[in-house]
Amino acid sequence: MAVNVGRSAETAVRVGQLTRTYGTGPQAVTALAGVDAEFHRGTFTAVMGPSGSGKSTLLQTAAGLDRPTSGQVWIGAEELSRLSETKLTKLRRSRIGFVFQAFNLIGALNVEENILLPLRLSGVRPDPAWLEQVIGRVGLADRLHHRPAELSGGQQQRVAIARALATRPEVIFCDEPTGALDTQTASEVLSLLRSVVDETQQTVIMVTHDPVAASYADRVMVLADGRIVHDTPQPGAQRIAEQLALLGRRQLATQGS
Ligand SMILES: Nc1ncnc2c1ncn2[C@@H]1O[C@H](COP(=O)(O)OP(=O)(O)OP(=O)(O)O)[C@@H](O)[C@H]1O
Repeated sequence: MAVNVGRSAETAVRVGQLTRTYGTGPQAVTALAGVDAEFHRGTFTAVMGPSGSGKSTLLQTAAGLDRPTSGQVWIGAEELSRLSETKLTKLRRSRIGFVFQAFNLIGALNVEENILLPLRLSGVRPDPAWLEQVIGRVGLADRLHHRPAELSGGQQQRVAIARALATRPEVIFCDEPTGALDTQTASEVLSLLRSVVDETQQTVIMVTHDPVAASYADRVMVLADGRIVHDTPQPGAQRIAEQLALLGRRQLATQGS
C-alpha cells in the first residue's frame, strides 16, 4: 500500500490502522480491528458485510462523527485526530455530506430550508448557481415550499441528498440510503448518487446490505469482524451476492465449531 497517502491530491479519504472498541474489560466490543483504506476523488465505494461487521462504525469514524480508539483518518490532507472539536465540526459542515436511511429532515422546515440548513449552520453564503444545479438534479424545483411530511420517501431522500450536496462537499457518506425505499425509488436515488460522482467528481462512500445497490458503485469493500475481507472493483450484483453468501456460511461454520 502507498505510504504517502493522505497527502495525495487524488485521495479524498484515507483511514490508517483504524480501530474502534466500545466499552472496556470483558464487555469490550471491537467494532474495527485495524482498517486501512483509501478512497480516491470521484469514486463510488459500497461498504458491505454481515450485521455487526463494523460498517456503520467505519463510516462514522471516517466521517469524523465518532473518534476512533486508535489510528488515523484523513479528509484530503487534514488528519482528524489533530483537530479540536470546533475545527472538526467546521470541517464536517463544510467538506463532508451525510445521507442516512431515515432521511433525518427537519419536519418544521420546508424543502428549501432543509437544503439550506448546513450552509446556515456553517455561516456560508449559498452559491445560487450551485444550488440551482443541485435542486434541478434532484428534481425538486417544484417542491421547494413543501414540508417533508408532504413528500414521498424517495422525494425525502432526494431532499436529504440535496442537503448533503449544498455545501459542495468533497465526500458524501451514506448509511443505507435506500434501506427505507422501494426498488424503483431506490434505483432513482442510486442513479442520483452515481451522477454526483460522474458529473462533479465528488466521492461517495455508501454502506449497504443490498447487492443491487452496491452494483452502482465502482468498488465493493466487504467487512467481517471489523476487518476488510474483500476489496474489489465492482463485480456485479450476482457476484456480490455470492461473496456475501459465502461469507455468511463461513461465519456460521466458525460459530458452530
Ligand atoms: N455505541 C455502541 N456501544 C457498544 N457497542 C457498539 C456500539 N455501536 C456499535 N457497537 C458494536 O460494534 C459492532 C459493529 O457495529 P456496527 O454498527 O458498526 O456494525 P454494522 O456492520 O454497521 O451492523 P448493521 O449492518 O447491523 O448495521 C457490533 O458488534 C455492535 O454491537
